[in-house]
Amino acid sequence: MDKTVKVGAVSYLNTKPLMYAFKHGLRIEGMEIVEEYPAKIASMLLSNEIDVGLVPVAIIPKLKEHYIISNYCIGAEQEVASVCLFSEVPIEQIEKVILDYQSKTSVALARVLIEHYWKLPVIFEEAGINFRDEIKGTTAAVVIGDRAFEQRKISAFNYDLAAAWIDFTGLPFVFAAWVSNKQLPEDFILQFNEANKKGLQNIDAVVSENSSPNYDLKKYYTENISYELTAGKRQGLEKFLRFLPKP
Ligand SMILES: C=C(O[C@@H]1C=C(C(=O)O)C=C[C@H]1O)C(=O)O
Repeated sequence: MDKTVKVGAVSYLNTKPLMYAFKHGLRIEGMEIVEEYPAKIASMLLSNEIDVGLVPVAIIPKLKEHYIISNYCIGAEQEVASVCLFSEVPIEQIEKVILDYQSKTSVALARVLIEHYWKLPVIFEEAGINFRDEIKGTTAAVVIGDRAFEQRKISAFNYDLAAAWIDFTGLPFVFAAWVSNKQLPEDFILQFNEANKKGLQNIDAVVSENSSPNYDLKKYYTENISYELTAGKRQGLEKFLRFLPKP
């Protein structure tokens, strides 16, 4: 390959299986990897600092050009466990929802579900860094990723957004997919896909080399997160994108 391919991966536990082969020394010539939280990966792809990223799917409509390059994604066919609306009161009493600054998809999903599924008259607020401390009274928050596992132990109520979407639409959900902002060489895509698959074939090894004090990682990787970008997930993705405001 004649030039580098900059790859942006999500720095959460959910992405470890997809990065396993690279962690264990696999190299694709010219490839460089950065790891960041999802909203940051999104802005890096939009500003062309990276060529491909495991980006929140909610930003796909904002890209001038986009290609979903992989058969693997961060999706769910049932409860996802790490994306929830957390509160101290039952959902119908919530008045304000703070939206995790690390997320692009789940915060958009929360808006869709609150308007069309739960039909709640709440106000939304952008999160500051310590937003989880503000979950009290009738103020709830969407929290994603590894921090959600901790929050599950703290909050009295948690509403799983993947489970709600599936109940609402009958379709699976895709949170993030490997999307490039330009065409990439076919041989890179083939090797990248193979690398993703490697960790999924070695889940026990991925579990043993990571730690999560608040949630069972084997369950997370095999029951909650669903990594294959199936036809059903693509349908769920299309349906979700139709709910988003036009960019
Ligand atoms: C299931 C998750 O999927 C994620 C949620 C994202 C989002 O809300 O923008 C983006 C990437 C994924 O890491 C999670 O982080 O818990």
